[in-house]
Amino acid sequence: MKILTCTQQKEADAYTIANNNILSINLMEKAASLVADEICKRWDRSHRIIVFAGAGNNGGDAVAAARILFTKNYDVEVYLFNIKGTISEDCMTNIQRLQECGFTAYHEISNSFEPPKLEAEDVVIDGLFGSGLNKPLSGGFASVVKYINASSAQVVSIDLPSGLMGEDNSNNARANIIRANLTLSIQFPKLAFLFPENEDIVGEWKLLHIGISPEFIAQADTPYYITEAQDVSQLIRSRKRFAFKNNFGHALLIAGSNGMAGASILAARACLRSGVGLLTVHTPVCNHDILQTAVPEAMVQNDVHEHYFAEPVDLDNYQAIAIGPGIGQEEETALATFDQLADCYIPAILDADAINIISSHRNYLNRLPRQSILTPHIGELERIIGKCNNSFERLTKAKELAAYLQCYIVLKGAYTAVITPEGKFYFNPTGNPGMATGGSGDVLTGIILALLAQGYPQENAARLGTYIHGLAGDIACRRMGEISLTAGDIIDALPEAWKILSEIK
Ligand SMILES: NC(=O)C1=CN([C@@H]2O[C@H](COP(=O)(O)OP(=O)(O)OC[C@H]3O[C@@H](n4cnc5c(N)ncnc54)[C@H](OP(=O)(O)O)[C@@H]3O)[C@@H](O)[C@H]2O)[C@@H](O)CC1
Ligand SMILES: Nc1ncnc2c1ncn2[C@@H]1O[C@H](COP(=O)(O)OP(=O)(O)O)[C@@H](O)[C@H]1O
Ligand SMILES: [K+]
Repeated sequence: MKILTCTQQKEADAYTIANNNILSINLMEKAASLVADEICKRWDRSHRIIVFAGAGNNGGDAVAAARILFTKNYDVEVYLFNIKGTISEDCMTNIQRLQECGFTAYHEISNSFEPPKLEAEDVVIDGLFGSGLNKPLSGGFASVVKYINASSAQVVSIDLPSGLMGEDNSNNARANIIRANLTLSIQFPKLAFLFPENEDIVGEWKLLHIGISPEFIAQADTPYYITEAQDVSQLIRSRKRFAFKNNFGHALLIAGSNGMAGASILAARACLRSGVGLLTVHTPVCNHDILQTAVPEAMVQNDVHEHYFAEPVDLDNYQAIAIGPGIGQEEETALATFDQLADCYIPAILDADAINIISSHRNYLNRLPRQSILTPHIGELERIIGKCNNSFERLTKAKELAAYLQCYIVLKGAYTAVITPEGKFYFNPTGNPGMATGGSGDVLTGIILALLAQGYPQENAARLGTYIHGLAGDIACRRMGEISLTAGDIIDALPEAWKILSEIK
């Protein structure tokens, strides 16, 4: 699914009106009726509905929703802010329609505003500004926003929480943005919804499909996508009747150190549950027995060192390599890592300590094998690119890094982003907060390693791997709950996740 900018969203509305035989006012009616439906589903008539509308089309949506709720016998009150004395045509039509149905609780504000008392049981519809916001809110609008935010009422924002820019909020004042409980986004998700710092602003978000032209969406150019199940299910390769294990690659996992055998075990088990033909784990001597016991399906190759990775491996027999989980950051390990990567001609994934080692030896950065996949979480990424003030800045810098290294960056978190060397962003929708637990990332490394070894191209391996990892996390969460979820539970849910995804056409 494409994520379009607010400017493109306006173009999409205009294109649909011009080419798809629908009047602008009817597109607004569709949006408003979906907003009203959603409110009716969640709140019954015992709740007062207080509508705050702007003079643009976002306000038009809100006024139309007010009429629909009023005709369904909800107790509705409307405050429309007409500060400049200009109301959009469709908004004006809806004000007239509202009055025509005998609605009297309509207040138009042009200067002074006596705000209504807001109670916890009230539902506020925020239709002040949507995709037409062109600068941060200030003055009277900022005061209205603060007033709504200070109340204990439930807030439903139409399209976007008023005051929030769809993409970059670097120069915005958070206090002047509505904090919604529910955001009903018209047709497209907005990039800003995917940023952790906006969680309390956006609340739960849901898309309302108003019938924007599919041709427009197909030709719209964007670097931002949300991966959907069908996008990745069609990447999954079926197995031939006469398949044998060599068809699915031999993966090499360099992982573990003294006290960190668990990282290698988790990555190895996830790799084996993701279709790899053969797996060799290269690990220090001290981890040999535990690995052989915990993962009997894997072959174990001892490093020369008792406690950590110290000697690179000949890659001749392998189709893909993963390096990093639990390897530590000894200087000898760093040197072995660089030696290993210097001659690496097979697809590679670098995780955890391999990334930390690179960030503390920055002169090696541009020697990483091209097309490698790096899987940092925010902290690991910022050790390379520096501290960022917000997610938009972080994504921008991550894109520059991916282009400079000609590598794929899998920036982990909620909505993990797969960032390609060409500057595309694929956000992953699966996964849950239960996965914020030690070892979850090692599981992801094992999954992507398995896919690389089977010959999946890097971009597909990263996108499919992150999707299935989150899906397994969601299945595990249903079984165990967020609190008890462990990385091992994600592995245990992988078989079901692979089965479910393989069956989606
Ligand atoms: N038929 C359609 O097109 C459909 C549209 N739909 C709906 O329309 C919404 C977009 O509507 P919109 O384009 O009218 O913009 P909207 O967000 O209401 O506000 C723009 C007004 O605000 C003003 N303004 C901007 N920033 C400001 C600031 N900081 N402080 C103060 N003022 C500021 C700006 O004035 P300006 O500064 O440009 O003079 C302009 O007049 C979209 O989100 C969706 O809900 C759906 O119903 C589907 C059908
Ligand atoms: N709130 C969340 N929602 C979705 N996925 C999450 C969430 N928190 C963590 N995850 C996922 O769990 C994994 C955690 O990885 P990482 O931080 O490297 O853990 P570790 O280093 O302990 O293995 C990532 O794939 C991340 O996307
Ligand atoms: K809004």
